[in-house]
Amino acid sequence: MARVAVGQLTSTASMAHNLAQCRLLIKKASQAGAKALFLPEASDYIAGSGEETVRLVKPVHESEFVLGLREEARREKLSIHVGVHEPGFDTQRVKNTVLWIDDRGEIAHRYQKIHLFDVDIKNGPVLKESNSVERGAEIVPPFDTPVGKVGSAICFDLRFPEISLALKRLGADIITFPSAFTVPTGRAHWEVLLRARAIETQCYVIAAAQVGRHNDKRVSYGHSMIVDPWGAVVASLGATSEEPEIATAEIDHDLLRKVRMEMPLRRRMYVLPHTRLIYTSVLTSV
Ligand SMILES: O=C(O)CNC(=O)[C@H](CS)NC(=O)CCC(=O)C(=O)O
Repeated sequence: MARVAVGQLTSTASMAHNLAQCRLLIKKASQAGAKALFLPEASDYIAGSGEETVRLVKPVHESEFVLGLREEARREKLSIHVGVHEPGFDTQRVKNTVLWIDDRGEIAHRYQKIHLFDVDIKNGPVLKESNSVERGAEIVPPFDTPVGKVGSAICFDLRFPEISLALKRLGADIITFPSAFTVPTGRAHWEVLLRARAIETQCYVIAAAQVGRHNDKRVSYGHSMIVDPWGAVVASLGATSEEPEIATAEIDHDLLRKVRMEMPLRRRMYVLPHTRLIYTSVLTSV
């Protein structure tokens, strides 16, 4: 058993403000006995426009936000998984990444968001993330941590189950979706997608989310949660928060083994009677 925490906050365009909020979350996670804290997408800042997003970006070694989290991780002996922006290949765009900061304060792993949120929904959100964000191209193999093997995906990646299935095939115990979901899409899809990813991969799903009003244009859905490999929501937060909040859960490796043994989902054969062809699951080719 290893305890983990999800943290929920409202990031603004001020990195100093956001760092202060995250320091509070770190203190709470540490006091709750968590070994790792999972923070939302774009915890370092949420800007009012794509141009501002690009203007605010700093490399990790110059970012007071990342340097501050590294110092806290070392001091509290707590691992931190956190969504940030990093400079892109050119100056037009940034990377939307998630970092694993280990309990010595070192950046041990990073994943760059593959699926960018380009939507134009009538009476709903109109966002074109690819204007200011460079697309990632690699699924990062799950890495060992004190709480289990962690496979990272970010926010809109949640809607592309192939990533989660690939991470599961590569050995993940935990799949993460640090997010900043919009309110209308969150209300319609957030919980059902997270639970589906947990059920089909038989992994824990940890989804730390931005909540509330960031600026005059953006509001996030909140409802951070942890789902167990049977699909039960074992920790959750609400839609608003006066101050940054955490929720905790135990990662139970016996439960992971039990669920996977009782209902094996790997290497199944599919017989399509009308074609008389036998396909192995697409998952075996990942
Ligand atoms: O802009 C930043 O700095 C941080 N990034 C985000 O907030 C991203 C891109 S706009 N949000 C999402 O992907 C929401 C997905 C979503 O809401 C859905 O899939 O329904």
